Amino acid sequence: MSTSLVVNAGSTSHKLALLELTGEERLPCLWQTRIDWGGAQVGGLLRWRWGDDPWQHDTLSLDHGRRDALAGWLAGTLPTLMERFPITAVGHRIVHGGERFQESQWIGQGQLAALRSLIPLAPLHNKPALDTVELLLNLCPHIPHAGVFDTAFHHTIPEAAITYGLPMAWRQQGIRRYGFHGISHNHMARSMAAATANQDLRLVSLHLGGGCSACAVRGLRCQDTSMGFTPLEGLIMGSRCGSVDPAILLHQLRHGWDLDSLETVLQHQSGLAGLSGISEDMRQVRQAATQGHAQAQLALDVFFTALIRAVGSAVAVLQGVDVVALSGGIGEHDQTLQQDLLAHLHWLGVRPARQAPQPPGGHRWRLSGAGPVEVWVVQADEEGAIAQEVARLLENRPPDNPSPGHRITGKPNRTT
Ligand SMILES: Nc1ncnc2c1ncn2[C@@H]1O[C@H](COP(=O)(O)OP(=O)(O)O)[C@@H](O)[C@H]1O
Ligand SMILES: CC(=O)OP(=O)(O)O
Ligand SMILES: [Mg+2]
Repeated sequence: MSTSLVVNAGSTSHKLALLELTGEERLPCLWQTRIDWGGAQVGGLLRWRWGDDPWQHDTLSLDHGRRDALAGWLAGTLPTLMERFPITAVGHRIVHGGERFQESQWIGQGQLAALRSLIPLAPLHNKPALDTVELLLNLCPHIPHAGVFDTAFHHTIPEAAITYGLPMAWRQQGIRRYGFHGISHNHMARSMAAATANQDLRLVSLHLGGGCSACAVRGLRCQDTSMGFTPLEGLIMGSRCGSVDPAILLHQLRHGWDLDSLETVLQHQSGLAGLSGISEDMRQVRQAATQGHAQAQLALDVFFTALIRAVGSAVAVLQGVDVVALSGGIGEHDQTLQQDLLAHLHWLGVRPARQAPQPPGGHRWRLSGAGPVEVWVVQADEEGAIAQEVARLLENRPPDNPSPGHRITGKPNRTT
């Protein structure tokens, strides 16, 4: 049996899964865990299960911070996991790959410094991801580790769309649009191409989770995206501001704000959290709006306005659209947002569904009626997509410096 342990460090959660590398479109999941860091007062909320067994729940103490909580839990969990299943390789989601890491690759201690230098460009993501890479490199040094990058999918965006209107000297420092959530957008594009049997599909994909981004994809190639040099640009997010006039920062700097306080506001105290004054969690904002909380309602309206602007922009880039697809915690579950979007896109030719969308049974389903432009939900499967990349790496290229005792021979590692 060949397997991949996958780690997806998002801004609000850590998702881990052990997937069997069978070559199927959906890889069998042998074990999975989700840690939600949001409830910091009570601790990290942990859910885990074997295969399709019922979820089990636990809490991680955050007395010594997230990194230590994760380290203690991993040290206790890995031996149990490895007793039951072999781990052939580990795949890590790394959000920012910068100029250097343009595709999935094996990583080890030798790459850590270069990867760590990118932390300031994605502090909410690269930091926890690389902390986990380090922990797992120490806990399983004889297993190959792969980095799978959110930025990789966006390297097909035309130069004009990744270039900011900035002087050459800045652009030569690597300041340009990179784009993120690429693992998810790529998965959505492949999933929708399969669902519609159209390899030249014009897709607007919307990943709406802790972070939110829109992407214009044609024929599986990314043409444009809303996130930029960092995952702060674009749509309104849970706690991130999305696009703002950069002169606002100059204004605040002139009025005594320093770098760290500005970063805290833009990354942690803006978006739904800053607008509503309630929470970065969409469920809580929606609930408050339903109860008449005016700022919560404003947060929802600002979020939605940014979203439809981004859809319009992506449709213009693609010169039309066949499918608008939603994914991520908000995209998959927020039925009010789904219905508002359907209603708003009638001008595009989106038809209402004849009957209420059936409860999601599969991993993708159509929200709109059938027609020239359809709206779909695709369940995010970053873990599955990362495991597929690991399988591809195992098939094509063994790790550069297999550790002593490592059994990779150029074919998927069969440790049983
Ligand atoms: N039923 C729901 N309705 C609305 N929003 C939801 C629902 N379930 C989850 N969400 C939202 O999804 C977001 C988290 O998305 P997710 O993709 O799981 O996180 P991450 O980006 O950390 O991977 C939160 O804002 C959460 O409120
Ligand atoms: C890039 C990004 O914002 O990721 P997430 O939504 O997982 O926080
Ligand atoms: Mg996410």
